[in-house]
Amino acid sequence: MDEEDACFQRAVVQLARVGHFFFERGWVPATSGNFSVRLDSEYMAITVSGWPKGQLSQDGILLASLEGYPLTANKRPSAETLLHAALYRRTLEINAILHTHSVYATVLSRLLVDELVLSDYEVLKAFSGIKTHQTTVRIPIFPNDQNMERLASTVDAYWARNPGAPGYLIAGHGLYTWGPTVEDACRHVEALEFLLECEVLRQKL
Ligand SMILES: CSCCC(=O)C(=O)COP(=O)(O)O
Ligand SMILES: [Zn+2]
Repeated sequence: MDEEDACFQRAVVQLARVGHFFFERGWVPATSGNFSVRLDSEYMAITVSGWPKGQLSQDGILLASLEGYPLTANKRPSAETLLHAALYRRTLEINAILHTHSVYATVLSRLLVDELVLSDYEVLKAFSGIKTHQTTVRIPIFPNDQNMERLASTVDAYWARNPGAPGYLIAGHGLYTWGPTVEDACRHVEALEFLLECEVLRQKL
């Protein structure tokens, strides 16, 4: 097995684990969500469109270019591939991107306008560089859009102005977050899902 194959196989194992874990948590119901890993300066491994993430295996993952083009025959990449590609092209600090569709992300993204402001939560320390709860993290909320080119360029323009944002919400749709490794991205999903749940409960009380 050459180095490229080994990298792809490692991504398959990592993303399959993430899929099973997220499905058990209810964060990727039905066939929702999509995941990717940067493999090198040109390629990413990304989930096949419409694949149930709780049953993710090698068949549910394909190779695509960082421009968003599929490179594996007979497999259709996630409909949201351009959202992944734009982030990888924007910064080399991102090597894994995870997208979830939890109840709390969906509900909160419809209740709030423009952004979710998170302050004074101890769990914010799950994000790199944050050492105290006395901090504010802003999660932008973009309107949902079926035109992925347009949505990707909206997200990219925001990122250019706010490079520190650890994730974003799409209204009525879900959460995108990322990290330098799959483990970091997974920790960010767990922290953000926890914080979204806290915010929904706080707004309800
Ligand atoms: C049934 S969820 C609707 C599509 C979506 O938002 C999603 O995350 C999954 O799309 P994909 O093409 O990546 O399967
Ligand atoms: Zn989605």
